[in-house]
Amino acid sequence: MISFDEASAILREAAGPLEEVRVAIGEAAGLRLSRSVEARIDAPRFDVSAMDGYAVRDTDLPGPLRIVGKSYAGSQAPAGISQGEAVRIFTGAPVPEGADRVLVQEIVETRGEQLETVGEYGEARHIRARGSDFREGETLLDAGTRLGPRQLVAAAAADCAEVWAWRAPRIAILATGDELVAPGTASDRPGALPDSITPALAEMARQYGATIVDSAVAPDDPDRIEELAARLLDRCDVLVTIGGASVGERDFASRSIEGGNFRTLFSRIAMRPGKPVWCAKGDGERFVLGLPGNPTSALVTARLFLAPLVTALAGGDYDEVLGWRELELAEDLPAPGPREHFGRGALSKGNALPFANQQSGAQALLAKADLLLRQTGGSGGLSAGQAIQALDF
Ligand SMILES: Nc1nc2c(c(=O)[nH]1)N[C@H]1C(S)=C(S)[C@@H](COP(=O)(O)OP(=O)(O)OC[C@H]3O[C@@H](n4cnc5c(N)ncnc54)[C@H](O)[C@@H]3O)O[C@H]1N2
Ligand code: MOO
Repeated sequence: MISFDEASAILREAAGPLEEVRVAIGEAAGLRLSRSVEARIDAPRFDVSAMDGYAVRDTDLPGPLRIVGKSYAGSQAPAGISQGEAVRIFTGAPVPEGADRVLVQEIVETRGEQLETVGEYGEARHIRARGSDFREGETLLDAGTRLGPRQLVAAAAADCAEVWAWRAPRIAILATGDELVAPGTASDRPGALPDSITPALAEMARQYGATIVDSAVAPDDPDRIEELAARLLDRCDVLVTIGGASVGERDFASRSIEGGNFRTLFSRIAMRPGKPVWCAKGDGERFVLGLPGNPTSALVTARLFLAPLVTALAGGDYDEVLGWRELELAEDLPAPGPREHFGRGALSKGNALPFANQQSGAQALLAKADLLLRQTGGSGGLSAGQAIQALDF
């Protein structure tokens, strides 16, 4: 068995970004930029008003002034103003030449073309200068940036119809086990078990930048597993299998898929949970990641291997999603045993609270497990107040 760090190093080395694609901005959410985004225009494009009111010359105040025109957002720049003149102006509208202040409409009174100030106008000039947000040619987003809602604002404001990005990895999920049925159909079938892992893996993969193309449940029949795996592999970059990873008589998944054009990267790791996890790489950047069937084992190994694999294929840094940090233990933690332990716990008042139940088949408790808590295999127990390596789960 190899260590978790050795397995991670192998997968990190094997996984790089997929192809670069040109994507319409409306389709680019969640992708990572393969090239930076440069502004094609200034923002603002000219000096604009930050308020609804009147554009004036500061030296003419307090007035009275004569209103000589109007300026709306999207309209052509109005004619310039001279001494004693003002222009009715709205937020985002171009400021006329000569004006250097906007009076908010709340502090003026108008009668026909006549304007008088009736309140304090203070320090703020309420003018956003041309290019004060960004300049044409300026880099607004660096290559590698993932496009979330805030980054999409910058990309669209740069006046880009399309961006260059790394293609999202396509993931397919194959759960294996005669006992598995769709959630909602187990209660009246003796021995049946809801497939509780597929929806969770799909969501996790999505969160890290993947597209889910398909999923299937296979019985413990090697021919069926092989057939379904081949069908799914035709359409995806990463096939994630669930179950059938250990040594049980019916644990066919690993044996069915490992042949063919796939080369095993690792199989069996000295970690708990997750000992049976395995990974193979095929031609053309295709991966099969075999996760154990115990639900907690599956989710822990997905967080530790699938999340960074998806991130790396999507153009990110493999280690970026493995941000271990030191937390203080809220309670004592027993010794982990010989394998490296990735225990579950919750964040409690800024500290790590380890769970007493560390069964790898647990499902209910996963809903409360914010943290993975890492202990080196063979190390001793830890006391409340001592430091522990923690990862957001
Ligand atoms: N003799 C040994 N037995 C086991 C070993 C071992 O080394 N020697 N390893 C144990 C470890 S560690 C794990 S983890 C489990 C995982 O084994 P498999 O990956 O082969 O998983 P299965 O046997 O198919 O299933 C285990 C368990 O999980 C349930 N399961 C499976 N898929 C799902 C799903 N999609 N949704 C919900 N539950 C699922 C399945 O019904 C079983 O109860 O093996 C140990 N055994
Ligand atoms: O390693 Mo298994 O994943 O403990 O339960």
